[in-house]
Amino acid sequence: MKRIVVLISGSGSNLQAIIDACGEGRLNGQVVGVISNKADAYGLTRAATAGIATQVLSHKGFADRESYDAALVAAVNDFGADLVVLAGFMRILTPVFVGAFEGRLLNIHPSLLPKYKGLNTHQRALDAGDNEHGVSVHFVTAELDGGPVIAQAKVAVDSSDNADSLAHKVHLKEHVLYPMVCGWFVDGRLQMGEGKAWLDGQVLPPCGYATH
Ligand SMILES: Nc1nc2c(c(=O)[nH]1)N[C@@H](CN(C=O)c1ccc(C(=O)N[C@@H](CCC(=O)O)C(=O)O)cc1)CN2
Ligand SMILES: NCC(=O)N[C@@H]1O[C@H](COP(=O)([O-])[O-])[C@@H](O)[C@H]1O
Repeated sequence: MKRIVVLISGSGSNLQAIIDACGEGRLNGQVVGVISNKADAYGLTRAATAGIATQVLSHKGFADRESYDAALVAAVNDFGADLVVLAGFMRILTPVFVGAFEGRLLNIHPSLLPKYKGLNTHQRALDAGDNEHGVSVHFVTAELDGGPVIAQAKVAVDSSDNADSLAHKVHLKEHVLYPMVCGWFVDGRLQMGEGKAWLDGQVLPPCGYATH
């Protein structure tokens, strides 16, 4: 059973979706550890309720990003991770961390990459007047939100939408997409190579695998 370590900073609804998928046999992995940089992350409660080991590693106690990332690498390795999943983890990672896990390090990002890298994506899509928005799952590289896209899902933007309603629509897609992509990895179907994402031996297009 592949060992999954999930990094969070907040609510952990994507963590919960992955925990549920493992528990229901839809994902052939086991979440063996959850690490948060925020002590008040509700995702820690979700993990504890599921009987999963948790650790809080605040970035505030470190002199710089690199020393924090070195401690985070050690914490992840202590859990013996096969796959490292960023699920609302809100710290930019340095090559110290990325270099340790690249190729088995995933992130979920609330936009249709390459649009809206960074933060505040829902409001940016609204401000731009976009009629569609969505979510991307990608391999993590040193370039922020620039790693090879694996899969995307779209949502319609309605005139009545605000950032919160858009976030809710995106969350619903995330909770299906992320467990699916994690399952591809643990089943050995998904790799990163030559700076691209590969599924079943075929390179994925820049926008990844499109789901509905
Ligand atoms: N090297 C990489 N690190 C991270 C990636 C990545 O692709 N490459 N993805 C992000 C996740 N993310 C968007 O999906 C993201 C997270 C955090 C930030 C950011 O600006 N963080 C600030 C702090 C913000 C806060 O504490 O609220 C910071 O680190 O100074 C941007 C994008 C995870 N890391
Ligand atoms: N830039 C990273 C980022 O914004 N990630 C986003 O944070 C949310 C975490 O929700 P959750 O804690 O309920 O899973 C998710 O919507 C995820 O796409």
